[in-house]
Amino acid sequence: MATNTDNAAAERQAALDYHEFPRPGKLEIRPTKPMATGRDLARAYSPGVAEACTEIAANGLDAVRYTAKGNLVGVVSNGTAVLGLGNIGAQASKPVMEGKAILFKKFAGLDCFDIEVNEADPEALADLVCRLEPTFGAINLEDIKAPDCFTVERICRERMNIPVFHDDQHGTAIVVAAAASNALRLAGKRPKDIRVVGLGAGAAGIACHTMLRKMGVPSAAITLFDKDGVLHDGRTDLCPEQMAFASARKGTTLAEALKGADLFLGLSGPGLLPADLVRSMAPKPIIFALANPVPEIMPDAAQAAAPGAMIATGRSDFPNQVNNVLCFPFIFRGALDVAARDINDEMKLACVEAVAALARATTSAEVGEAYQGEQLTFGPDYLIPKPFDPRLLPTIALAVARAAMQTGVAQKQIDLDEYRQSLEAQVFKSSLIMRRVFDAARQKDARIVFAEGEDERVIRTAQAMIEETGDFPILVGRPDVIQTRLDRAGLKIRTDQDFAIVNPENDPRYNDYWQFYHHHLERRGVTPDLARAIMRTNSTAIAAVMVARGEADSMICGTFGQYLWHLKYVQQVLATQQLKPTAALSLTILENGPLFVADTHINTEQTAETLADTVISAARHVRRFGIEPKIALCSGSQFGNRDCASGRVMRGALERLNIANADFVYEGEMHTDAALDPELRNRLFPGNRLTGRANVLVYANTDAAGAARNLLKCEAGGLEVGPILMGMGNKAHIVTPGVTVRGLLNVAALAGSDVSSYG
Ligand SMILES: NC(=O)C1=CN([C@@H]2O[C@H](COP(=O)(O)OP(=O)(O)OC[C@H]3O[C@@H](n4cnc5c(N)ncnc54)[C@H](OP(=O)(O)O)[C@@H]3O)[C@@H](O)[C@H]2O)C=CC1
Ligand SMILES: CC(=O)C(=O)O
Ligand SMILES: [Mg+2]
Repeated sequence: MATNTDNAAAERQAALDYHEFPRPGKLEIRPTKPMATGRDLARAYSPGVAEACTEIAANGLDAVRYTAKGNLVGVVSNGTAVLGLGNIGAQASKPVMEGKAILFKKFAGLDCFDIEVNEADPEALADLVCRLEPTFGAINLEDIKAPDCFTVERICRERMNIPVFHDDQHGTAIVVAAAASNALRLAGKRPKDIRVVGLGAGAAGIACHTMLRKMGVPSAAITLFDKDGVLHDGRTDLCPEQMAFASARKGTTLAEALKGADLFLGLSGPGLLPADLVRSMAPKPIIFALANPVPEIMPDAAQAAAPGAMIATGRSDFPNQVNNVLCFPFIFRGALDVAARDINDEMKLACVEAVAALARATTSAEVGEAYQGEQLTFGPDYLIPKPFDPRLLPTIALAVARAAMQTGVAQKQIDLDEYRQSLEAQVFKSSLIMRRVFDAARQKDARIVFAEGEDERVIRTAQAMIEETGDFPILVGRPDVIQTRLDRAGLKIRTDQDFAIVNPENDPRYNDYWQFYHHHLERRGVTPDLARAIMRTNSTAIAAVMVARGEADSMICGTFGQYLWHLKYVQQVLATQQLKPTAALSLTILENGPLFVADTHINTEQTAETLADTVISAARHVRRFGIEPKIALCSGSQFGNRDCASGRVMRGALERLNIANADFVYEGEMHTDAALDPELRNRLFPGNRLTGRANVLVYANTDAAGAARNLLKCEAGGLEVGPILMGMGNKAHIVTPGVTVRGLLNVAALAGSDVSSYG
């Protein structure tokens, strides 16, 4: 069994590897316009670029029209208070700022430059930031120590005409306020009746306590500490913002203050709250230990000291992650979309209420309907939403944009209904769509057998799967080979405890397996000798037998070899009257949103009947991702203009779907460009039933579908999920040799989620 020290060392190395490989850092810059021809060059740069410059020179607001400014945030730090690591300098803060940049992008589609500045003087730093206004739509100040951060933010807000938001202050305060109001609601306490003790009176601490006061906590009920002890009015080292909290008696100790206190708010440093002090707090206290990366007290220690406590940390590996990531991507999104000049108090309060209400709104009924697989319901372990909650973007950005328009800081008025719809659509443009599947996988303890258990990608997937879905991997392979590869990869999972092995060369179940296989196939030419040989050598057949015998819930194979070879054994062992492979569906997650392609592998040449079945299965599977299918039947023929084989098959399938009254949108036959380009399609056939871009492309043979899939995967920078084997009740999936660990993990998550929602 791996020790805690081993695990910590492996985790540390994994974090460093994440930053170093395959290329250093977490970001790159990509062009959004073509740059392929001399004409592109002439437009993008001299002479064409001058036209855009001239327009902006004449009208400054045109900068958001002709440049990326309107979607660009500057994350600025001088590295003086980096997480809880202290003043480690601007350069060492760069990983945090790059991290924020990718969160802005992934969660809210905002572009971001991280700017680390060697400037300790707050006024000089503010001056520098102000001079960056031409570049950015908004500024996120980050990890600048108190009290300097107050000066920098004040000067920037006064002088700049774009939103400036110090996230450690206001982002943290918003999330703390949301979590605290929900915790108080559960505890049946009112803000005006509670007593609060704060450790850390820096940027985050002062902003959070200011927000608690706005919620109704009396000033006198807040006792605040920093490194030099309690804040009291005899201290001469405090800035005005800290002085506003200096109401305690000189000499008050943390132990004295905590006696009977209802809420502890830690925004200081690691391990600073001793467990014995927690024991003296009011019954079932609220403990927010938010120092990063190590909290003031670990949740298990706090829970042991005060059973029934409601506990939050800033980390993602415990319940209740109170972290400003729940706020900053979305508040900036809302502010930029209405070209707000500022992020004012009303926008911040709208954000508090939106975050808090999201956690409260998650009732069991809604879980089943809209957030399949989510078991999180409002309670002590779910005070605030999770960062990957797809509702955050539409809900918070909308609330912020509305508040900006209502309070007159918005320079642009927008239709809020249309805005909500566009935000919802954005969520599904990213790999966040897989989150839903992972959440569903986490609800079910599935055993998944990997036929090629010796493959290093599979071994790495097993480790990732244990961490991400909690499912149990079974690897078919030789134990010594698997162990050597585990060691080589530095992975710590252990046989029997974390995963199981089936050794084809020597397994006690061998007799049971070959006899099962023989009985199952004795009338299809499989003799006992052949069954013995197959159960010794064919890992796909072994995995299928395990699923058939109920020893595994699902199997994954195909990391090498031919798809149809694997399919033969899957089908032989697992197909029944009800279960038969209908088609293979590939999902590629692209910049423009998800795109599904079928049938990439099963029906080499479709008939009208198999094609109609493929379309119906595809629609069912696409809905499982929370996406409404818009299916295009793609052919060389277009709305009956060519009498070719694929056109005839498509038209036949269309007729069958019409007769079956299919409850989803489908149309055909058409070229692939017409499927993806609504304008072109509407010119060709104005009465067609599709609206917008089709999200499922179905072809008449596997050559065409396979080619479309491979082009998307290789040339369009898409992340593939699948292929998903449809029709087999989620009992088997066959990947292809190019699969990556991330791809395998995605398929494992699909395989490990509830079969009843999957056919
Ligand atoms: N979960 C979240 O979303 C967020 C968490 N944080 C965390 O909060 C902490 C503070 O960040 P920030 O406010 O930006 O930093 P600052 O440097 O502005 O403030 C740090 C505060 O903690 C106090 N402090 C440090 N060590 C001790 C100690 N041993 N005993 C008592 N007080 C101490 C400092 O006191 P003094 O002034 O005397 O040095 C200061 O008041 C960090 O750990 C950070 O990671 C911050 C933002 C968001
Ligand atoms: C989360 C964050 O901003 C911090 O710890 O500084
Ligand atoms: Mg920070």
